Amino acid sequence: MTDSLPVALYNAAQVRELDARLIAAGTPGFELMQRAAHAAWRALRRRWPDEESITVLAGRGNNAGDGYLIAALARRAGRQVKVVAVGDAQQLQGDAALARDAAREAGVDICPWADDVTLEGVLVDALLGTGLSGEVRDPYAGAIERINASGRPVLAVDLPSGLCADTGRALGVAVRADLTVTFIGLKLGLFTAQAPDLVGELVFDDLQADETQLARLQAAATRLCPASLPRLGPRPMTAHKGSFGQVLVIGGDLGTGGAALLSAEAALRCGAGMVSLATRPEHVTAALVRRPEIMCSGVESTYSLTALLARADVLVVGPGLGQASWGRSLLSLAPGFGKPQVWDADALNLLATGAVEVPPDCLLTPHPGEAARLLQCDVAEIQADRPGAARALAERYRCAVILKGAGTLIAAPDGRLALCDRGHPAMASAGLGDVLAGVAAAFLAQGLAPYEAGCLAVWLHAAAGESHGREGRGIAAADLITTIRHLLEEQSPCRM
Ligand SMILES: NC(=O)C1=CN([C@@H]2O[C@H](COP(=O)(O)OP(=O)(O)OC[C@H]3O[C@@H](n4cnc5c(N)ncnc54)[C@H](O)[C@@H]3O)[C@@H](O)[C@H]2O)[C@H](O)CC1
Ligand SMILES: [K+]
Repeated sequence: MTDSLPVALYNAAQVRELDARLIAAGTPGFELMQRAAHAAWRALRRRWPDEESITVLAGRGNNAGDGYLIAALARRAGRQVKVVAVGDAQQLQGDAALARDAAREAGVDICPWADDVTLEGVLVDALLGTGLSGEVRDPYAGAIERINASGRPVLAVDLPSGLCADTGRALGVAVRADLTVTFIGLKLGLFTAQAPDLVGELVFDDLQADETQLARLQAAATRLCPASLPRLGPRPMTAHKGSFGQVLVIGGDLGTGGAALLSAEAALRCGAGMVSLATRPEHVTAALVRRPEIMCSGVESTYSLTALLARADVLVVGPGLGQASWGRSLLSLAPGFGKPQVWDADALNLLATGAVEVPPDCLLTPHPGEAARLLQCDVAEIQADRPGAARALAERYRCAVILKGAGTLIAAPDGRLALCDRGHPAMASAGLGDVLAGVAAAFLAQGLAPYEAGCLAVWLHAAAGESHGREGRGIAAADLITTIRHLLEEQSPCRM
């Protein structure tokens, strides 16, 4: 559970700027390094209280400096400590050189890296931190591979070495840590792309950084948590179903009718005043049996859709829509709708083909594959820089964008970026994207703007999925909707 972590997320350049500002404001860099080492040493003792020996793998920058000071603290506490210097320890400069000398004075054994060096006890990864640039080069790459193959518990200092602080991508190889202790400012790359598989338990220490120094820096992104989430206002007693908008869901071609129904059900359960569903006539009976509250219409052409659109306040188009002529023709009416809308699934795939234009200020909900099609690139490029991809989509389509996947991101055309660090691998299952689209539409219908609706929907959806995933159950979409509803009530109670 990471709800106690700060909300502001920074990139590497910003954290380096924070370091520089703290130093310029009178806190020596070596003092910051000592505080970092104490924070890491506390976390190590808490996590592995009985491990007698510690092996620090140190590079040549200030990340290494942290490692040398951790070694000195451990040695003074009576542990068996060894520093393996990857890269010539004599080449250390500045604070890192002072840290190396402090380790020597504490009686720490410093030995050079060799392919057959023995790695004992808890491994402390002090190879690379925010100074990483480009793919990891040898001998660091070899050292990282040895760490990952060792089967030993690993504490990563500031970042798992090889992990890009800005994007969460492993640059060639990266350390898989059991525990990462990060300092001064949370890095965006600790939460997205490959990071969830590399960071392990995350501990943050601000190194007593001056709040005003932190506040002056525009964070790269906002971490979604109960404290930072948008809220729906309480409902007046005089409320009626018209007060909370009518959502129209368009989708569900033959064979994928359930997708549109799940979106409609999610919109209904998350507070839309009324929900109508435009789908294939073949699906109407089943929809009415399952959810009689949903006004379900069978539509064969755009003609029968016009009246439904006129009555709707919010549109969700795409779940189970397909890309055949039926789906294409229904989608063709969306650009003229003129009110808030969510474009999901096949609406995005048709958008990517140029078959239709999306109006500004919609909410797009691509997974990485759909994002790649929308940006005409490979999925690998999307995952290589998820924050950049989310921003590029928002800018290109002038819409709010939910870029789904581990560490889901929400981007606004005005540059705002939010990250959701909740979720679970079990969420990679059918129907959950349809639910997310419906939940977001419900919040549009209750007055949230696209970016805010996306943030609230993503966090509730991920927190609900996490709770189901942790219980080891496969996640049934309908169960997820119920849990989302309960979390919503906690987050934005209907009545104060
Ligand atoms: N006062 C402070 O700045 C504090 C910093 N903290 C720690 O310092 C690191 C950032 O240190 P920095 O010296 O800027 O960089 P690194 O130690 O991360 O690495 C630089 C080191 O690595 C080599 N290198 C860079 N890229 C590659 C690559 N692709 N392959 C191989 N080698 C590479 C480069 O040549 C340098 O030698 C920060 O993360 C904190 O851990 C303190 O914690 C707080 C005070
Ligand atoms: K590291």
